[in-house]
This record gives sequence, structure tokens and C-alpha cells, in this order.
Amino acid sequence: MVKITLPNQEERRELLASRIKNLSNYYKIADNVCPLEMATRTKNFTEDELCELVHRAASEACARVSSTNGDPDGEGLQVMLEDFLNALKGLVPRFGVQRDNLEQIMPNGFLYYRENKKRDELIDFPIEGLFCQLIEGDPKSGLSTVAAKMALESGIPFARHISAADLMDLGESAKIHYIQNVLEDAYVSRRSCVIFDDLERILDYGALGMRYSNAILQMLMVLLKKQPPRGHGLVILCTSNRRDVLQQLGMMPVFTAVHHVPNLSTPADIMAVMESSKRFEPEEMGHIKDAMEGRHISMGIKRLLDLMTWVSPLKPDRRAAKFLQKMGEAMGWGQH
Ligand SMILES: Nc1ncnc2c1ncn2[C@@H]1O[C@H](COP(=O)(O)OP(=O)(O)OP(=O)(O)O)[C@@H](O)[C@H]1O
Repeated sequence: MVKITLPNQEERRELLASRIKNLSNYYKIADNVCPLEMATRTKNFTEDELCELVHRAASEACARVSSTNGDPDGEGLQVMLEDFLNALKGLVPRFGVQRDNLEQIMPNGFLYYRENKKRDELIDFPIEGLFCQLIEGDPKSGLSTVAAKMALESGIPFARHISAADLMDLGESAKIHYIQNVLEDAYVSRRSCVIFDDLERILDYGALGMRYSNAILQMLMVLLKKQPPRGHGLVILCTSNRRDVLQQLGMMPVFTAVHHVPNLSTPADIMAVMESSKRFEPEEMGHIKDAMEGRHISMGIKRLLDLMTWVSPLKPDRRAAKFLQKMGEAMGWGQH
């Protein structure tokens, strides 16, 4: 296998400067085109992708001039910073973050409430070496979102998400190959983050008869302990709502740290999420808040958002009552 080495910032600056110089044989280059600035915006680009960027910037300039008023000053075509920035938008570097994939994981964004205010310490990952963290909590407590948010906020330039859905149609050896490929790519970047979402499902775990794929388990036991190349930092985030299963499978020692994602547990948490959704009237919220006082509450944020979506088409005069009824059923309020 050919090992790719990603150019560092100075190498990117030099390569871009030389390509832009070549381009200046054919087009004018605006003064605002700065190779250093473009080098800072192209972390984890390969040499081929940097060349592609310069090529596309020239195409962007042609398209811009032909779609506006041509060349009124008769000075020839000028490639500008905006052409580079537009070209950049259309390029997804192979060793980049796959931001869209991570954002799709959190269709309702990331809301702040009392429990998750101290988030900064969560993304303070080491620069070098391996850091493997388990993110665990109840089903529907927002585990995938917390992992995606950590990856995005960490500023790590390479991020990949592996879920059971990605592996669904693959046989066991193809699954192993897929995971190995993602990690091989991760080792290329100086800093990388890989998310294993719903780890027990990636392991093909089935509660009935305690089934799982031993081959995938053995591979993960090796890969989750494997140090990245010297000078590289690899962060692995595994989500699971079956910590007990990981314990039984002997996986817990591979984790450097465990982060527990709590359920929403107070009326203030529930109200904070409801307020940020802006779907409910103040009177409804007041009614819900009063009815929750002194009651036992423990609900995952995804479950709460699902419940809010479910009641939201109802007429406002019925919404609060329905919401409280469903919440009471889930929390067992009637039984106490
Ligand atoms: N602070 C938050 N933390 C987690 N999720 C949040 C937060 N704010 C909003 N959300 C939303 O809650 C939902 C969480 O869904 P997610 O798939 O992450 O939960 P999950 O625990 O992984 O679910 P499942 O148990 O079904 O796998 C997403 O729609 C996300 O946008």
C-alpha cells in the first residue's frame, strides 16, 4: 500500500505559491490572493487536492466573468480571493472532516441545558498518542450527537463516523476491511477523530443468546489499542447504551476515559429544551412546568424531542395535557 503524507502548512503554502505563479502566466492574479491564507484554510489537503483547488479557482473566475459583464476594463481575466473561496466550498478533502455527515447526525442541532454547560473540558483532547473514550448513557439520551459535537468542536482536521448502518449490507470480513480502511486513513492525518457509533451494534450484538461477532471484537480490541504513528494524535469516540455488554465482552480496559451522558432530570432541563425549540406558547410551558414540580423525571433528550414533535401538530389547548399524559406514562407518574 502506498502511504500518503499530507503536506504541512509551510509545504502547502509553497505548493500553492508555485501553482498560483504558474497560473499567472495565463491570468491576472488579484493582490488579495495570499498563498499563506489559503494554506491555513486547507488543512489535511493532499498535493493533488491543492492543485485541483487552484485549477478550480481559475474556472470559478471564468464563470464569474462570463456570468457578469465580461471584461469591461479590457484588462483580462483576474483570479480573485473569492474565486478560491468558492472553489474551496466545492472540494471535500479525502482526509477532511466530513462535516455534513456529522451535522446530519444531529437534525435538531445541539441545545444547551443545565447538565451540559461544562462542555469545554470534553473536547480538550491530547495532541499526541491515542485517546479512546466511551460515551455512554441511556437509549435516546443523545449519545451520537454528543460524539459528533465533540468531533466538530475539537477542531481536529480529520473526522469519520462509523455506524452499524454503514456496515449493514457487508459480510463480516468486508466490515473488518471497512473499519481497517477508515483507521488507515486516520493514521495519515496528524490529528484524527474516529467515532464508532453504537459500538454494540457494530459488534453485531444481539441480546438473545448473547450473540456478537468475535472476529470484529478481536479486531477492535487490537485497533482500539493501537498507537498512531509517532507525532500523530488519534481520538476514538465510541458510543454505547450497553456498557454492561462491553463490560462482559472485556472491552472496558481499552477506554482511556468514560463520559456519561445524563438524562434530563429536572423541570428546568425540560423547560430549557422546550424553550429553545420555540414550538410552545408561554402559557403551555407554564402549565407543563407547574405539573412537573416534585415529580420524578429522567428522560433522554432525543426521547423528549420526539415527544415534542409528536404533540406539536395538536391544537394548543390540548397540547400541554397530551404532553404531560405521555410524559407521565413514560415516567410512571400514575403509579406513585
Ligand atoms: N445537547 C444535546 N445533546 C444531545 N442531543 C441533542 C442535544 N441538543 C439537541 N439534540 C438533538 O437530540 C437528538 C439526539 O439524537 P441521537 O441520535 O444523538 O441520540 P442517541 O442517544 O444516539 O439515540 P439512539 O439511542 O436512538 O441511538 C438529535 O436530534 C440532536 O440534534
